[in-house]
Amino acid sequence: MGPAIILNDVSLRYENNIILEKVTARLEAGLCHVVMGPNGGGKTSLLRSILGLTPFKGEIQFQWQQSKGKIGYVPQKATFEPSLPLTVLDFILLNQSRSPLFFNFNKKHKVKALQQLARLGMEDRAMFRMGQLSGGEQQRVLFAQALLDDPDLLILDEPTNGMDDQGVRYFESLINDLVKENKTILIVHHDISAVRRLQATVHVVNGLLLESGQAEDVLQPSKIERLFNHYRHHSSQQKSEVV
Ligand SMILES: Nc1ncnc2c1ncn2[C@@H]1O[C@H](COP(=O)(O)OP(=O)(O)OP(=O)(O)O)[C@@H](O)[C@H]1O
Repeated sequence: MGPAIILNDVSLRYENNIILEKVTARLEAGLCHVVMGPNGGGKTSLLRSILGLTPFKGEIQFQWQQSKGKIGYVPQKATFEPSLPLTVLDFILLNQSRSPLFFNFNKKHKVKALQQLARLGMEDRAMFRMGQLSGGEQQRVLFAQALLDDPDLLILDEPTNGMDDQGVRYFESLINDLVKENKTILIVHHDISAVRRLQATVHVVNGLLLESGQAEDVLQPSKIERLFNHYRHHSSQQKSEVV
């Protein structure tokens, strides 16, 4: 079972630029949560804060249901040099290098890696070099790699960027399966129709947390313009209040 994530007055700024202001939310365990909002609204910064990759002010807690579980993360962009002699399978197995079994026996890992690639329709690309894949195919491989350790919490930053319809279908069906397994999923996503299909809890962020709720409530046509074109105003007084 994935954890609940509790955000308490989370604020973040880069030098004088206020990115997040006093974001307070409870992301319930075992659900799919989607962070949406305009470009530059602080979505990636929020994910990076949750992952402990960016310093912030305030508190972020994971409430695991039993013992602390595993976290998988797929960042927004990855570029692979076409000449890099790293196959898709090598890349997936890099994840396993932390394991003491790595040098001992890797057939089991290979089988597992191929199974994850198959979940994304990418098993026939296993021996391609990473740099030979299209952007959407690379995204699919990154997702397969994140699944390899069977994470309880999966954090994905714009995972369907550049994916074709087939890739998106694999992705959406996998997310549904993972939610059925009570994993907690946290996704930054831009595509309103795709998010409606995910049946997620949506959190709209533009510096502030503007709204949280079920996709069908938050993404009503009458609300979308207000939420996504929300004017972002930071007075000098507000600046002095954070971080
Ligand atoms: N390391 C950094 N140093 C300085 N400014 C940064 C840094 N990282 C992000 N920013 C700025 O913080 C703001 C929020 O960035 P962030 O990537 O969190 O937004 P986002 O909502 O994910 O945007 P997008 O939808 O475009 O991906 C942007 O204006 C960005 O330029």
